[in-house]
Amino acid sequence: MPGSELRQLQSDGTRLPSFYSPRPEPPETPHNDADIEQADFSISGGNPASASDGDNAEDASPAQPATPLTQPPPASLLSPAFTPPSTPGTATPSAAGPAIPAEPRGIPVDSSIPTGGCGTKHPRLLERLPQVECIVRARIPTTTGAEMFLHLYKNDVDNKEHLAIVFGGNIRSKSLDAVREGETEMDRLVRGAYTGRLYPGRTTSGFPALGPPLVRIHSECYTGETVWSARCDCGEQLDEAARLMSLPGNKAGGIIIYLRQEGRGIGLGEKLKAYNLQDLGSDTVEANLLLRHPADARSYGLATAMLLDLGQKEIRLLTNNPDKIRAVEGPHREIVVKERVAMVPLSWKGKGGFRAPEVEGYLKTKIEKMGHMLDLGSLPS
Ligand SMILES: Nc1nc2c(ncn2[C@@H]2O[C@H](COP(=O)(O)OP(=O)(O)OP(=O)(O)O)[C@@H](O)[C@H]2O)c(=O)[nH]1
Repeated sequence: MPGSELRQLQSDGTRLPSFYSPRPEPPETPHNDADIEQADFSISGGNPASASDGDNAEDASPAQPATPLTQPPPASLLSPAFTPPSTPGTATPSAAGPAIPAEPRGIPVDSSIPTGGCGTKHPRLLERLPQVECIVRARIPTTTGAEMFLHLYKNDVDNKEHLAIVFGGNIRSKSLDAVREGETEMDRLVRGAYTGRLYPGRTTSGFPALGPPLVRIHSECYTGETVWSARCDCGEQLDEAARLMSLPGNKAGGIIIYLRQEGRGIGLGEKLKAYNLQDLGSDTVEANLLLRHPADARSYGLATAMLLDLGQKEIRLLTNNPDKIRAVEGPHREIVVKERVAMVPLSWKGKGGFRAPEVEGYLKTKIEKMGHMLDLGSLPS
């Protein structure tokens, strides 16, 4: 199916497979601060594939930059050697171009001070960061029309295949790109260690620094992401993170670090036991404790190491979880979270989503017992 037809189909929400997370409704006029965030989050009507600019467009996307081929590059990009003296120093301001949708609003974070916006808890951090290596990367066109590059990692602390889902072609893995002894050009192509090509509108020879990317550190949730569970909002969060990272205004790209720590690190079997305890009346924290697990058994050292491998030292983190902010920064603040972008459930914002007593209990426990930075007051009655 041609991309335009697919996107047309995608914009018609009624024709999406029923088990996909509900797409947000068209944007509404913001009314208050919380709504500003909604408004910024709601620009999904645009062509998500157009987010594939920069080197992403080079790599594989058929989408071309909006600049027509006949149009010269902007004056400021021309070397003086090629610029006639009569060329005005400042170009005539062009008419306002097409409105670029704003990126989601972030809240500044400084974890080095107690009032820095990430709670008061101090999660235990690993003393050293794990070693990680990206084994293979491949382009994945998605059902929304956006495109991402899936990076598969191995590491020296477990045997799991942790993943980085990368939006935007200027984010590269150092370990993937490193030349391996004896490999052929075909070997490099097959493991995805290729770079892009020139395209109209490209202005830099290397990969331009476009600011901190949007990052989501996501823990595997088979129930919420694959079998449509309404006990948690994990599937919705994964979809929403991908949507935000694909917005045309999100020039800095995005990374979802997908960690295989199912059930907050206790594994699927134990999580299912916890669900049975929840049906018997426990909340999510009590259920874990009754099974003799910590409330949260996860760690984030792998995420830190993978982000460093992907060349990131400063990020904007999509989360409500204060532990994640401190933990991803690493034992020596190898990474700095510059901003936190809240993940407000879509149904709380009146933007679709779903409601169920189970997910509401899950979110309430996160807020009341785990210090999540969500306002329970905005839960619709
Ligand atoms: N043990 C346990 N794990 C759960 C339960 N519900 C969801 N999970 C797991 O919780 C994890 C989801 O956490 P994340 O999506 O990273 O969210 P978070 O750390 O709570 O914080 P945010 O970044 O704000 O979303 C996944 O591994 C799920 O499998 C539950 O009831 N019990």
